[in-house]
Amino acid sequence: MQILLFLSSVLPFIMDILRSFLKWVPKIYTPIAKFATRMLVFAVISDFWWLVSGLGSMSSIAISYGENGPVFCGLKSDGSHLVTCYGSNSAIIYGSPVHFPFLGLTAGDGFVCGLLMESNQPYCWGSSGYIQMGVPQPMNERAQYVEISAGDNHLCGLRKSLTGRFRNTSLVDCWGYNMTSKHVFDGPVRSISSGSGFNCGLFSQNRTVFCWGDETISRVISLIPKQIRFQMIAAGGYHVCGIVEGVDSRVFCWGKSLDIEEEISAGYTGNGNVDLAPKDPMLTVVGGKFHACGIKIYDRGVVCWGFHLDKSTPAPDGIKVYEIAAGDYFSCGIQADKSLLLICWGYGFPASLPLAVSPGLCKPGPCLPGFYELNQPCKAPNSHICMPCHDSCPHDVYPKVQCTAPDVYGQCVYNCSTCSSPGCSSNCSATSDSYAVSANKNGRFWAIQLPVVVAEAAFAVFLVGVASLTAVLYVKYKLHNCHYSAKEFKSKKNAGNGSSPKVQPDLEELKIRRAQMFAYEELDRATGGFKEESLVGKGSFSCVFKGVLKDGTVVAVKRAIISSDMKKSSKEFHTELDLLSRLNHAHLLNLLGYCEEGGERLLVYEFMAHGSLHQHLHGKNKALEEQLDWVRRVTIAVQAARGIEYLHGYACPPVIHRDIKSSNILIDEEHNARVADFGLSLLGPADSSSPLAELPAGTLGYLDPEYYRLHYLTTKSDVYSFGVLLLEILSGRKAIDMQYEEGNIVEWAVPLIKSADICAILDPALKPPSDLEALRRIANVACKCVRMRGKDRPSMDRVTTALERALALLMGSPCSEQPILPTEVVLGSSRMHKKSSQRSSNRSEIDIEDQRFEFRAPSWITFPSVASSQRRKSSVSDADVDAKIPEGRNVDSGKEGC
Ligand SMILES: Nc1ncnc2c1ncn2[C@@H]1O[C@H](COP(=O)(O)OP(=O)(O)OP(=O)(O)O)[C@@H](O)[C@H]1O
Repeated sequence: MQILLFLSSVLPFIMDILRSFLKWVPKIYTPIAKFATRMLVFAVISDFWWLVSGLGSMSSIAISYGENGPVFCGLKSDGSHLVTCYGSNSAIIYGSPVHFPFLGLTAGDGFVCGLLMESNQPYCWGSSGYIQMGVPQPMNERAQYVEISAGDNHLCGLRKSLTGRFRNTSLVDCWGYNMTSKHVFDGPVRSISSGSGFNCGLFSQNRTVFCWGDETISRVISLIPKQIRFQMIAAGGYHVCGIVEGVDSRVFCWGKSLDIEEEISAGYTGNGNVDLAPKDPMLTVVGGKFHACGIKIYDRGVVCWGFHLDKSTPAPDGIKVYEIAAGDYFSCGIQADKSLLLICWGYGFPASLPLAVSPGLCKPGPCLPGFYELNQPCKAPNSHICMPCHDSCPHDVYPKVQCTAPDVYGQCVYNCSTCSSPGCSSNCSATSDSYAVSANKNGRFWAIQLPVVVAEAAFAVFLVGVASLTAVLYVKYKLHNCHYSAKEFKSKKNAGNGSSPKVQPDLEELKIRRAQMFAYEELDRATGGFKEESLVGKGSFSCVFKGVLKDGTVVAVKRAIISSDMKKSSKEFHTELDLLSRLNHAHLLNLLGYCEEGGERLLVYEFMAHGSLHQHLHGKNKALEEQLDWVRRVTIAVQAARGIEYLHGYACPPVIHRDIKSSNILIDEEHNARVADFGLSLLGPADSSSPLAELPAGTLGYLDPEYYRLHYLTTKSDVYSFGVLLLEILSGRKAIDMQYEEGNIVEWAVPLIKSADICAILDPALKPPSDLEALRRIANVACKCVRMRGKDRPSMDRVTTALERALALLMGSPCSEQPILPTEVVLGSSRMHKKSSQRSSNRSEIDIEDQRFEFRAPSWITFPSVASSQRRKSSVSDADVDAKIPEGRNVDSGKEGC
């Protein structure tokens, strides 16, 4: 199983390497005869790079996407270069600077930026947690830009060419998530394009691509096709597509997000398909999150490839477009007719928009050869929108380079290398001379490229070898780790025998118990025919009923709502079964059995007599909320933290829960917390630096912004959700509660905590404790958990330790600084001895303190199977997590009351 799991994760990487190698071969073995014609068409297109529009490139149109809804913005069709927007993100719609003329637009997650005509500086509107709206800061007042380009959470600007001795140097300034800095490149840069956390540029002289930024998910940097020269490039989510120089004008894409069908199909949005990049010659391409689209040279029709959801509408057939732009899961194009209206396709946006926008940018002076003047007004005198000449050439035919008229009919010539009609063949036989010239040229081309092909092949073989070796070593390592865990489990079991009634049951016993398959009839009987009165709760995918089995055991039966998307619910059902049968911790909810009959799917759990934490905190019964006093609340937080810590650090392989929230923290008869609902869990990467590229799933208000925006899923995403849960426990407010002016708990509570106003966030239903220090510490931990960047958040083991200390303090322990170590105290675990002997050579003050056990937990604290002393080291220190001083300003002491 371990091997299979691991192989399933490394195989895509190996396949990617092979795929990119295989993609190379046909590109280099291009038929000789195409060479000359390639050069002709390239000459037309290469001067039109600025028409590119995508997730990140500048154009007359741009699409913003994200949590607050999609928005389309474009420059008005009256030639004024003023912006007009349409969509559901009110921050963008109402924030649009309608009086500023722009040179071009670009957009990211929740924001749009334009290049101001007057100052040649970017100006952004909408909202972003990473980029300052207005003119992004820091900004050099004198800096002028020729192009701007937005990724999900950042913006980059290419500065105007430098002069003098720096004329061969290019400057790119970036602002936003992990990006704010200045980049200097050797050589003039023609254009830039930004994706999710990375950027690419195209050098003017040799037309090769360079990229920079984060490539953990996309690998766009390591996969750059160094030998290919491009006419233009467009970055998408985690990929880049470019149009290769030459008459083919073929698209070449690299990176990850265009062929991630496995990960995508597991996402909450359901199933979809992945199409390969087309072979048609392209005029322009744009990149969406997981797809790309292009305009075909021959007929200006649109073609899209990469991932598309089943619900997506296809790209319009038989409609010509002037220009396209991509959002996350959809794209829009400007119809190539007088109306200049917009059509959109894909998922999540209307099919047509009541907007007419400019198909290009007005430029001063007459159109260059190879372009014709579009009959559209431009406000600035002597300005025109120039379009390339190959607009109307039918299939099999390409346009002549030199065109001066707006209408190019009669100026098209056959492409002799791809003749498929008698007209083409007879025409081409008359021009065989030029064919010979091109063959000659291509012979030279081939002589240069052959050694490159051989070197590439050798390199690919080498890479596959290294990847396989790494895979074998990694599998061995993981297996070793898992064997160790099993051993540890046994020793834990032995150590616990007879010591405590809370010791986990025998593994075999668990397996038998967990594998129990129930007949539908039995569960039907147990719940009284799933009658309304037995219903104890409802989730998005299930209803939960209380039932009593034949032997008198009280159980909770979770019945999956029969969905039209059975594949998905089946997957979730089996994920949950698989996970739960492998997990074993006092603070995780035990699965007792399951039933799968016909369309019915049922899971049988231990019944949690006190329902969920959500019911206690936010239920109609106010007495329940009051019942949960501060000590109980903090104990529940500690126990839930222990359960999650087990998932992250001790389950093998590690598990990311992905849906930590108060309705998934259940409370048993003895008021112990149990973490429930692994329906959304994933077998996560052990190494937090290897994120899973999957569509975000989870619950609004608890969703880690990094995961939501960047699809960057690590254990720190659970830490974020846990931080929200802590704020909920402290304040008694829901994660999102629109009855308050500031409905988002994080936005509301964090500033108050940072300004040391702890009383302002405490649940008014409870009397504040006389000493606020413990709650202050917890609030401070919560603030750290909800930090924007995952790497700045503490790991769960640190959070647990800090909470345990706070609990000790709250209960008036004489040694408030030391962690509670109930497992060692009660079970007398041998691990403690191992730990103390390991530490004997290097004992710090904290280590020594760790070994005093003056605190005793109350009887209703269930002793965990993971102790603070075993916890792994993490990058954020104890002191950082457990700091008594709020992040914002210093506070003398926590002794005062509210
Ligand atoms: N084992 C159990 N014992 C008692 N009550 C339970 C049990 N499991 C779930 N419940 C109740 O049923 C509710 C619904 O649970 P379920 O796991 O189906 O959905 P959820 O986690 O609340 O929401 P979602 O599925 O949208 O994430 C819970 O909030 C809880 O109140």
